[in-house]
Amino acid sequence: MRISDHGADILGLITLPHTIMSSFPAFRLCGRLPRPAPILSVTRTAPLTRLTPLSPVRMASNTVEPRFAEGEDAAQLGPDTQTLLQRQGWALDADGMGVTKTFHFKSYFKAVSFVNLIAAESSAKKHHPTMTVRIGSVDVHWTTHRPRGLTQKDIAMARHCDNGADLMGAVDPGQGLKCGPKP
Ligand SMILES: C[C@H](O)[C@H](O)[C@H]1CNC2=NC(N)=NC(=O)C2=N1
Repeated sequence: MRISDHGADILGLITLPHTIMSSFPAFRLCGRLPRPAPILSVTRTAPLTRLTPLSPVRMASNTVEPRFAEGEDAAQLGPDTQTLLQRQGWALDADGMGVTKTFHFKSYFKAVSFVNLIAAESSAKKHHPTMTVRIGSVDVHWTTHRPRGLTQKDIAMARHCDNGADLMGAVDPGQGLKCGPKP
């Protein structure tokens, strides 16, 4: 193995199967070794005055309802959001303006490779998540800052995460790599 190959392997990039590379246009655009994308995005918080209404909308069951950004087609976004929430394991965040999900992996490299996959698409679409990487899992949060609220972009990127996680071999929570000695 050449040193350069080894270096790329360490990044978890050239070990990606062809199916993954061809499913993600951003990777094809960038070639075999995409420019490293930031793992964590900086979340800019809009001034509180932009949040209308100020308090989260809650249903009788105490579940937060989705709060779509101004200009979004709620009739179209509503069902798409419900599909993510009810069938894909996503949850609304505390104020209902974002969606969040934790993906589990059997290795740290797979978790980091998943992050790179999402980061590449984020750069291409100019829409960036907040991601927290752990040894065998990645927390992903999508929201739109301007206009503030949930948008079609968040839903599309959440779907992209689900597809990427499938391709990367995401596992059930109990099967993910955990830190520390085995029980
Ligand atoms: C100018 C630039 O495209 C915008 O600031 C983008 C950047 N990335 C973003 N990412 C997310 N998640 N929400 C946004 O509103 C957003 N805005």
